[in-house]
Amino acid sequence: MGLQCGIVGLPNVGKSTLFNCLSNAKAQAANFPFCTIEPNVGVITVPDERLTKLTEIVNPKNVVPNVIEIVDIAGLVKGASKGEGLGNQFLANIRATNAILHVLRCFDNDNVIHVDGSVDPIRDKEIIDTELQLKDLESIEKKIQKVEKMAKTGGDKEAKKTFDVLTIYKNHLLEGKSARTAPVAEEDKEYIADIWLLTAKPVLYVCNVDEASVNTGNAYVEKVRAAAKEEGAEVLVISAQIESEIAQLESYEERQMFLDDLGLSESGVNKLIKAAYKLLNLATYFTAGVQEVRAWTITKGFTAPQAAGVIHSDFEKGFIRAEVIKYDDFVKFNGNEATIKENGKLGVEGKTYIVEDGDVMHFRFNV
Ligand SMILES: Nc1ncnc2c1ncn2[C@@H]1O[C@H](COP(=O)(O)OP(=O)(O)OP(=O)(O)O)[C@@H](O)[C@H]1O
Repeated sequence: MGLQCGIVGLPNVGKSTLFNCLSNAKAQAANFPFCTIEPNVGVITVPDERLTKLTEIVNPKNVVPNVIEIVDIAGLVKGASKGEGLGNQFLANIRATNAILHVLRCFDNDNVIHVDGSVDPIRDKEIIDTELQLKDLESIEKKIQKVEKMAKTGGDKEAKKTFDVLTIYKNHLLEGKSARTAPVAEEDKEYIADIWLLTAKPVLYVCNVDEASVNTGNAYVEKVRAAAKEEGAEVLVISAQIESEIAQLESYEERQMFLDDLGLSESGVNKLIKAAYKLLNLATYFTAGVQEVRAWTITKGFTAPQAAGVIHSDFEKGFIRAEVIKYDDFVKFNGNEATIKENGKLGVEGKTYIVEDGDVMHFRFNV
């Protein structure tokens, strides 16, 4: 589906370093603002222990994990909404993403220049938020202009409703808040779907800390946590520097030893990819055959035919039924279909079945 998470943040906060660790594509990482001039896209495998387990059980010829795209979006500075720095180009790149990873500098290091002269993640967050909010206000005002006349003069109910919803967003943004926290009912969000508001996208705040703070956090992280709590957003603590050291290690064992030494259960990059996937609000189902064990990405709430359509549109068109085994049952019975059936754990589902995260699916179809 090509779902994208965009990495944003002020220049020199560690975006490219993180992106390099995440992706095989090498972006430039240097202590120099604006070194990421072109947006960089990397396709990244989503780590999933369930896929590993299914692979162990089935021992297939081929394994295909879920992937997401990560885009390293070039540095934003104050005034970007007015075209400063890389301005509008940056904003257009964010518009194309499905979720935002907002990197905040939470490390002290006199050798790494801060564009605003000091380390202050809350100020940095607000600079970026403000630029995005200003751009959103522009989009909202443009749309308000289009519907205002019809909403006020004619008896056009749709126009009136659109105008009212847009006004809620406008007032919320004027208070310096992001669209994602506007008091708008879920079903009314369709009225802004066509303008792709930047601050309506889900966000994860990524605190980039020094090595010593990676387990404990620090005072900067606490401030970010408090701000994120108000927005109902998640925070992830990571050290881009540690991650780049891990990335340089050749073998899995070496990397594991390095993590053990630091008292870390998992690399920050792994955590970040998992968190990014979660942010996209997706679900995963599996197909498990001897040829291939594969993870498939679907939107939560997809019906069985829609889920089949992710594999091939013919599967959706010619859908007859789906055989479903819950992941835990698949593992419990070691993938033995006969035993699974005997124990009543093989569900035969029709067109209205809503696929659940972790379902192991087999589709019957007719073309
Ligand atoms: N956790 C950290 N601790 C110490 N130094 C770090 C940390 N993370 C990144 N750095 C250093 O900060 C500098 C800037 O990092 P990087 O180039 O990744 O920033 P950027 O946000 O991508 O900047 P730009 O938008 O200008 O490309 C690099 O020298 C990098 O090594």
